[in-house]
Amino acid sequence: METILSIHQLTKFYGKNKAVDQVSFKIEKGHVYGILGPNGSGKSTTLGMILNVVNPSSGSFSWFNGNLNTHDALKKIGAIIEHPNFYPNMSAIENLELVTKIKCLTHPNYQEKLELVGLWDRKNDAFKTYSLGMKQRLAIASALLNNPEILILDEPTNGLDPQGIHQIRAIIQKIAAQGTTILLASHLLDEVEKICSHVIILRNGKMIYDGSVDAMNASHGYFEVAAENSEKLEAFANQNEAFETVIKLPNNLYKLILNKPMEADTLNEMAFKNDLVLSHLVKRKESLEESFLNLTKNEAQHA
Ligand SMILES: Nc1ncnc2c1ncn2[C@@H]1O[C@H](COP(=O)(O)OP(=O)(O)OP(=O)(O)O)[C@@H](O)[C@H]1O
Repeated sequence: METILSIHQLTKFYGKNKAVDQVSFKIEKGHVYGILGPNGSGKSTTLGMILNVVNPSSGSFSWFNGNLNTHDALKKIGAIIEHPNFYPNMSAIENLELVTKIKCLTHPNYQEKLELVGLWDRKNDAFKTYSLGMKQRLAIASALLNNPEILILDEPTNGLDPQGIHQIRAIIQKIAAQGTTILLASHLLDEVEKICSHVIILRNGKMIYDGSVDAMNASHGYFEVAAENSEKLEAFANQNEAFETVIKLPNNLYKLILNKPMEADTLNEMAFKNDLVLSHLVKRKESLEESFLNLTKNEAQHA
């Protein structure tokens, strides 16, 4: 596995405000990473630090296994961390030519980049005639001109309509499928779920999760049960080591949270053997959203 970026205990104070608090994670080649968190959680500040536009207060990071200094590393990175900003009276091609000159790029291949973002047909139209979604797509084409190893995007679908959002997400997936590593910041759980394989969750500047999107929702689920003899049911559930937690709900219902896989018919059979007749038995699994809320809630309790 090739490490593209390694961040160690990165911290940023703005005055007394700790915007980023000892954040550490690694970005491995070929994956799509999301930095997920509500507004103000430190996503943009983290991206700013790794792109050398914000000075860290402490901690460190290294690009490409530390084999390159940051100046050379930046040549292998494509990033969009601000609103797309091009010359309004110039066409897409003219704007990309200018970026190529300014950055002294050698193999820009405008057609490939503009086709990828669906703007080749509009290449000669002035930037000022573009919709917000088209402007964002041109920014992506521009960030790809140096054929980067990693593309970094800050809230890439902000302000776009549903169709524009869908187009941008599809383009990001296409770029990832071509082998480019992606790091995107988003406050939208469903965006991260749809596009990313890995997620780093920030809350108040602190990292509260770093792992695969699938593992975030890797719980075994829970049963919702009831029996005429509630006390007996509660005692039975508390004795059973398959249940991590037993929660009493209104109306004599119990929520039995599993710590290992178990099917409903197994539970029913075990209850029956203990002279318990269940009048209600439903197996449920938390949605990703519930897992996310639980994660952030647990962190709030520990804070
Ligand atoms: N230039 C700055 N000067 C002072 N405080 C700042 C500055 N930039 C960010 N902050 C503060 O740092 C904290 C983290 O902000 P940051 O923009 O990194 O979060 P974010 O998760 O990207 O949120 P958003 O999506 O709203 O930008 C916030 O409390 C914010 O007010």
